[in-house]
Amino acid sequence: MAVYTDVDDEELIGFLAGYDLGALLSCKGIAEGVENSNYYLHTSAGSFILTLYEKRVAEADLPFFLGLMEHLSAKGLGCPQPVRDRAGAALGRLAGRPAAIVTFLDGYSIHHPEPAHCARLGEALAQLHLAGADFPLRRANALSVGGWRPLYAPFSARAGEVAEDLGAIVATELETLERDWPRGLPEGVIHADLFPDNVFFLGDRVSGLIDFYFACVDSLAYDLAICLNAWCFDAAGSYDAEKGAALLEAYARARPLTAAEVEAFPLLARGAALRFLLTRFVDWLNVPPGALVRPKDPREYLARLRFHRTIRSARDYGLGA
Ligand SMILES: Nc1ncnc2c1ncn2[C@@H]1O[C@H](COP(=O)(O)OP(=O)(O)O)[C@@H](O)[C@H]1O
Ligand SMILES: N[C@@H](CCOP(=O)(O)O)C(=O)O
Repeated sequence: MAVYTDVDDEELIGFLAGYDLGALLSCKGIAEGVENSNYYLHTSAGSFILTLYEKRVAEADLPFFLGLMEHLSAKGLGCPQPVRDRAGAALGRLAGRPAAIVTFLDGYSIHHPEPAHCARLGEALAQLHLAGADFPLRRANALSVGGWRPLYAPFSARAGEVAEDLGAIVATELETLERDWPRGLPEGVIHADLFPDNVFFLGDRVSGLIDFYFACVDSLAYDLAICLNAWCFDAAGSYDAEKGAALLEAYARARPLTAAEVEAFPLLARGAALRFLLTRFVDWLNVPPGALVRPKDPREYLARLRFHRTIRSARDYGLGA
């Protein structure tokens, strides 16, 4: 996370007075992350995370995100549990922003995942998809194919500031993906941002998943394609087939892929790379002055996109062989 909104001590104490969380012991801003303002919160009742929701999170979507975390926790999945205030509300207001407190999860994220971590991730992602199957709320994916052009268009003239050929590649990709985007695949709740920083490990097991603020209902295989992009490339931007196979095989053992999902996978992977390239590109150009945030490099996803453009079939990723 990051910190865009500062919280005044008195306001925080007033906010906490609505909860059964005892006395405030400390509250520190978290530099990691991009989307929201987050704080480590310690009270006499324990450790929590305080989140103030920022620009890309629509207030109307918060019941979906908070309800989903409650649903998944109740099914035994390791994820933060929203803390309800004395009136039973999981969502409040602090420093002029919608705000929530969730439970703190033990574990650490793996910066350089090995194939074994990718396999554990594949299992965890399939478990999330299975556990989300009966979640009753719906939220469309605002950052699916229809959202990419409106996100990019206002900044397209500045594409050359990031890479000489960025503008040409994005124009071609938007055209291709808007025309050929796979439809009718099995759908359900997806995390949509399950990057290594959002998966906690304890030893060699996954201890929890965090950051559900892009979660939505979309093609399940698209979530897998996002994970392939985020976990299975090395620092130089080359695809690691061993990690890819570990992820895909572990996922498919827990939730077998349909023939249509396998066939669609190359386009889904390409779309996932474009989605993160575009959000990173826009964030790169628009760092709010004074914000505690490290914008992520869009060029990492340009490299992935270049790779996906060379792929001819799902077999090239190790699928459907
Ligand atoms: N429930 C939690 N338990 C422990 N640490 C957490 C929890 N939620 C967030 N964090 C910490 O905050 C950081 C940023 O959280 P994240 O949800 O990824 O932010 P953002 O939505 O802004 O990207 C994480 O990398 C992690 O260190
Ligand atoms: N995962 C996205 C950025 C969103 O940040 P997160 O900390 O919420 O994962 C990216 O890497 O572009």
